[in-house]
Amino acid sequence: MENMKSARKYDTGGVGSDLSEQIKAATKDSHVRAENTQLMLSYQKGQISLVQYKVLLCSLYEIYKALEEELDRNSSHPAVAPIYFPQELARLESLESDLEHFLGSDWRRRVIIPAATHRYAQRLREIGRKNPALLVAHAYTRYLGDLSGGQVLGKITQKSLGLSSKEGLSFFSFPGVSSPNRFKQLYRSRMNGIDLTEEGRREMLEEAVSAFEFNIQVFDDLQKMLSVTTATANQSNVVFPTAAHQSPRVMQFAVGLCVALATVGLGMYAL
Ligand code: HEM
Repeated sequence: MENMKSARKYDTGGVGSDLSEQIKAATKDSHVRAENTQLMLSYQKGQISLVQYKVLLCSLYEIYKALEEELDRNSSHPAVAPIYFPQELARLESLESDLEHFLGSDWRRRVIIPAATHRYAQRLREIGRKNPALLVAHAYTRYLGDLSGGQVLGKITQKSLGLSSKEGLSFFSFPGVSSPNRFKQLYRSRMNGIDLTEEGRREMLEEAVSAFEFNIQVFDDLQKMLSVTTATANQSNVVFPTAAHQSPRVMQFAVGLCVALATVGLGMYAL
């Protein structure tokens, strides 16, 4: 029964048997949800701020570090080898240079890793160890996204931040890919050649949906963090009730909240 439910959930009826078509169909709704996160909406309105871009770069750095280390380590795995294109796609070095540009030479000390980003990176490392075939779902979600909507986002970033050169924007540029559309076609045909059991295919589609979910959580988390720190900065006259009126649990919560805000705040202002 459970299997039937799962099969129905990822029933890509009418789409054909190609993994590339099925994965696109299975993640269609998730893509719409990702596009409609606050962060992506700000992007589409051309309202991305420098601080938003810096925290996004920090998260992307952590995500690609995990993704690319796991792809490298599993590069000869039969499912990973066909979609392993480090020359054309690897983003880690670009992210390092963008972070250095915006945060300075001591950027490694200043990178902040929000909780949802950490969870995403942990998932990537876990599947790299336990089920490397599923890295395909994550590589698809990130790299094909970067080669699609990501290209427009690069132009919007440059315009929104008023950057006169491409400096700090190397994440969006793929010098090894002369035609993103042709490259995406090649990537899809490589995905379609991967030998998968029915169970393996179902897991792959599920993992792709969860890859989008991880991204959505990362964006929501960043947005929340930014609004908390903005609110804290704007409310330096917040008055906490005096200790005499507080139960120990309320005090514990208040102290915890202050420490959490201060920690996030310090990390953010360091950016
Ligand atoms: C402002 C936000 C976004 C916009 C405007 C956008 C736009 C687009 C566009 C125009 C395409 C090409 C569709 C096609 O060729 O049929 C695309 C494809 C894609 N996008 Fe996005 N996107 C956004 C965010 C995202 C995010 C956050 C992710 C995942 C993290 C993502 C993942 C993908 C993937 C994997 C594809 C390839 C689909 C396929 O051909 O199989 N996108 N996107």
